[in-house]
Amino acid sequence: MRRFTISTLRDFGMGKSTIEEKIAEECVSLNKYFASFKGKPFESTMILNAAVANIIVAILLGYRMEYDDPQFKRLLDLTNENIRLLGKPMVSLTNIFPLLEYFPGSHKTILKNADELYDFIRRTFVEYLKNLDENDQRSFIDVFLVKQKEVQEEISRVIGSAQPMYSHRTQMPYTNAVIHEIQRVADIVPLNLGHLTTRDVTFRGYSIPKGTYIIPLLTSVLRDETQFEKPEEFYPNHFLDSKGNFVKKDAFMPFSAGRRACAGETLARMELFVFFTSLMQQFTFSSPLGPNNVDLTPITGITNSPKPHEICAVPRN
Ligand code: HEM
Repeated sequence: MRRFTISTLRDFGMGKSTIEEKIAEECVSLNKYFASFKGKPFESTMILNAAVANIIVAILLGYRMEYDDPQFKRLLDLTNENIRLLGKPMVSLTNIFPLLEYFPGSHKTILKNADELYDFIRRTFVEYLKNLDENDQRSFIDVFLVKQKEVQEEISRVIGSAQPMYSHRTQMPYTNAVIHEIQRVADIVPLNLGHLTTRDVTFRGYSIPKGTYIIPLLTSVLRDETQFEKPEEFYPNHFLDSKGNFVKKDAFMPFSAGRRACAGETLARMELFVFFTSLMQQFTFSSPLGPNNVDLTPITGITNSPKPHEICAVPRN
């Protein structure tokens, strides 16, 4: 499934200019939406979530959704609530002791929300199946359905009834360093995803048996004082040399590392660069509370996300 996902994302332009065009189109809508507030304070988190989600929506469904589309908002709310709840202790406990599933708690809400999300996905798939044209594979879902169809045909045959442009970044070392530093400080996936050792391992003198549940703390690397001069500060120079050239850091691993690292890294990097640079090109940002009163304490679930807040985006022209 991972291989299918990555190769199909590539077919739909991940890491190439085709997807960059989609990101740039989304930027135009995002800029227009920000401009519509005419410099007055507004809550930006959901809109930014929607813009990022729209890229994957465009890949999956072949079209984008409007930021105030009630169905889109509902899907984003459900996803955000689940991301927040996944970090609750009761959810971790239920993963360890499945019998707790029968007791009340956040895990029940997660399952209810997931049902609603899956229901939307199922309905959308059925709709796409009706209109599927194998010669015009517009979206990820179409490709998936064609693959699924091929698999089904094979089963029948064999078994029968028995189943602003990313390339600019090389010329913009500072912007690139700022974006890296934002990701380092934001520390979006602090605990990474859980992993399991597939064999006995000896690591720095510790023996870890096969089948041990591992939580590879990304926070510890992103805030490592041996790797970053001022780990607790926002300091873009972490990614610049004395001549102002961009420097890569091995400890910069917000997407994790190894064979199961984030499958969307290339896409996410492109989105971050194109959205960020484009917004900065169009607007000057400020907080209605003043620069010293901004609360940067995150809401911690399985991810760190910003608390609800308002910003002012004042058009530069
Ligand atoms: C700034 C944005 C993002 C960050 C910081 C991020 C971070 C991560 C991290 C830390 C993991 C866990 C890796 C591990 O288990 O070692 C992960 C997994 C994953 N991410 Fe992302 N991600 C981002 C955006 C995206 C996007 C846009 C997509 C979709 C295209 C995506 C798709 C995935 C998938 C499919 C996995 C599971 C990979 C696997 O288990 O094999 N991510 N991500």
